[in-house]
Amino acid sequence: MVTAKAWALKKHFEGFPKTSDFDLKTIELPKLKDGGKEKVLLESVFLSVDPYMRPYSQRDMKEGDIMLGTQVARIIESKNPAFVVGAFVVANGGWRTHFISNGKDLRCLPSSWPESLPKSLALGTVGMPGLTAYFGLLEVCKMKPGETLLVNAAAGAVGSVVGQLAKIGGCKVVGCAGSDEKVAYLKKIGFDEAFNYKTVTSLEEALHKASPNGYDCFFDNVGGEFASVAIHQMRKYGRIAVCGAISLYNDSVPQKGLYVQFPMILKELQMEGFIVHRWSNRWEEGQKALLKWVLQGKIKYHEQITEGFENMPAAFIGMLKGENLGKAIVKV
Ligand SMILES: NC(=O)C1=CN([C@@H]2O[C@H](COP(=O)(O)OP(=O)(O)OC[C@H]3O[C@@H](n4cnc5c(N)ncnc54)[C@H](OP(=O)(O)O)[C@@H]3O)[C@@H](O)[C@H]2O)C=CC1
Ligand SMILES: CCCCC/C=C\CC(=O)/C=C/C=C/C=C/[C@@H](O)CCCC(=O)O
Repeated sequence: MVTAKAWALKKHFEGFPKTSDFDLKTIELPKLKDGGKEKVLLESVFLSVDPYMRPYSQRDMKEGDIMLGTQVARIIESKNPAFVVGAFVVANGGWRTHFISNGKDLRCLPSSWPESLPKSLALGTVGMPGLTAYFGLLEVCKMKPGETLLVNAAAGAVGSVVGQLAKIGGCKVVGCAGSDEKVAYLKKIGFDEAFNYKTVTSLEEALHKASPNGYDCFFDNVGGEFASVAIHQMRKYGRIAVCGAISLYNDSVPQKGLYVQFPMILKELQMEGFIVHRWSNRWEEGQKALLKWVLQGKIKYHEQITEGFENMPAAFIGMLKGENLGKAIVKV
């Protein structure tokens, strides 16, 4: 008999999540032999904390449910010939140390994954966030060599890959992040210009200084006030990929913003929201490309690793507050 630990949503978040909104539970898992032929027992090794968990928990969960989320997990028992004991997969098991799956929602790591590469990257640079950067840039921004791209939350899981992919694609890249340490990191990994949006006296001026001729592409992870300012610095026929709006996720009362119509019309902009799952049928292609660039050293990565499953809520809250450099991960 295996006893799993799991984090439940005790109380729907009001404003910023608090540790008291979560409940740590223990769950006795049934024996695999009682569960049918294709069952697999898994043990989480790395868990992901992501911004989407904040709005999606509000939309999709009820109080008492186990927090939604993904992990890199090891198969520790298997009745399923497709999954051998000892193999590592990306799973949709929620915030749990152990769980049982029928194998349908498990994704094996690419067979070319080298032993030397941390498997946690399958939740970050070579996982869902990296793929968000890849498809958002190629399919939504449609970036071209010689263009100038702006990305915010630039030192995070998605943003850091966006900037580096845009450099690989021959663009000039400007990134904004919320600390001087993050700005230094962006310069180290090849961003042409970077600034701390929290300390500049005027965001408008800082954006203008970083690229006096404006921006062809804007990969927006933040939304709200930032996006309202940035849209006015787009160039004619610019493209805006609306990837996320983290500046709005913790609002109890919806913010009122500026209207976008004038710059949209006058500059003939394209603005398109997207969810990475639109390209689910091409994830293998994206993952293969990202893995190749990581192994060639063309994409650098950083992970903010929090030790201990008991610290899941703290890691999640810390990420929403901007405490992470690169991908926020919890190591069990
Ligand atoms: N559309 C899609 O399919 C997907 C969308 N996303 C979205 O991409 C964005 C980035 O996600 P991800 O890379 O995983 O997360 P990050 O690793 O970038 O972590 C979140 C970061 O957001 C920044 N942030 C938090 N609050 C604010 C604020 N009020 N204003 C500006 N920045 C803020 C912080 O960085 P800083 O210190 O710089 O403020 C923080 O580190 C999110 O909006 C997310 O929802 C992610 C995956 C898929
Ligand atoms: C309800 C309002 C929503 C506003 C926009 C919020 C968030 C955008 C965003 O961040 C979306 C992310 C979606 C991620 C989904 C991930 C999972 O399906 C896990 C997949 C992981 C994997 O298989 O590797």
